[in-house]
Amino acid sequence: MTDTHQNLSPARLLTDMRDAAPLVHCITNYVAMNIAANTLLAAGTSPAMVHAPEESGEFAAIAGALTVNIGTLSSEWVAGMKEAATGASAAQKPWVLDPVAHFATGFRRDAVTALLALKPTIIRGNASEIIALAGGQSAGQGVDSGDPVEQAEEAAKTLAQNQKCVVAVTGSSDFVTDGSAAVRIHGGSALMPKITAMGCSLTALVGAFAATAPKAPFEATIAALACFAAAGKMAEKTASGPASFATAFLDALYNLDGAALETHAGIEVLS
Ligand SMILES: Nc1ncnc2c1ncn2[C@@H]1O[C@H](COP(=O)(O)OP(=O)(O)O)[C@@H](O)[C@H]1O
Ligand SMILES: Cc1ncsc1CCOP(=O)(O)O
Ligand SMILES: [Mg+2]
Repeated sequence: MTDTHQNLSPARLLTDMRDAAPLVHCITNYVAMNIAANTLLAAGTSPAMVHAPEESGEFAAIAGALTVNIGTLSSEWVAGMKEAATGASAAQKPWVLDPVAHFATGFRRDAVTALLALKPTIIRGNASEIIALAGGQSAGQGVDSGDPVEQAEEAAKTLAQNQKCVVAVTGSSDFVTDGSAAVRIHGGSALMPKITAMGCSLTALVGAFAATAPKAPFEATIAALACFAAAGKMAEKTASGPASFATAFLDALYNLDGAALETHAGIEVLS
């Protein structure tokens, strides 16, 4: 980060996010609902899981940001997602798309095509999801990635340019681009993909930072990913497996401060 961007540094945005504690409207899957809500609470913000089409558009307008995750879809949920994305856009609130396993079935492909047309501010996915979203051939199997992040970097840039949005690809290291600027984020733990819904929870946290800095979605995304990178690294120190890691991770997120972010999350500016 340059000096002029100091007020958008991950440490500063973390403080701002906790001070503002924005309401984050999450439409996420059945698997992720609990861990994603606990992740946002531990980080210092306020989640609400609201997916009914009768209310999701109205709710999106009063929240600071919306996150939409297609992990466990039904026709009714898709209707709720479209209402919410439309409501968020009309109220000029940022919204984040997590295209879980969108390449797996026609139903998912159609849903994600409709959601892309509603112009997400940020897309966050694993490497296989981002490669496929840009039109490439991915090796993904269901919700888990089969591709390295490096292989998705060009796809992410193309997608960001075509969609005019920020794209984050996550994995053993993360890549974030707005189509021109790009950074890699280093940290985290190999235990993170051993716990379900870590990516979904990260998407929810991206929403919290987007609500904090709605005019700076690139920096907001970096801040959220840096928090996960740092908390993952810290949690690994005491964990003996996925279960203890999950507990330690929430505690690390809760106790995270600017100094720990500096020490444990590496941000490599590429362009
Ligand atoms: N091998 C790994 N080493 C370090 N961090 C990882 C690893 N795999 C995933 N992560 C981290 O786990 C979080 C979820 O990412 P990912 O597993 O790519 O998402 P998803 O669960 O949607 O597939 C991100 O913060 C990412 O950086
Ligand atoms: C296992 C599973 N099945 C449908 S959604 C879901 C959770 C996926 O979570 P993540 O994308 O964070 O790994
Ligand atoms: Mg995922």
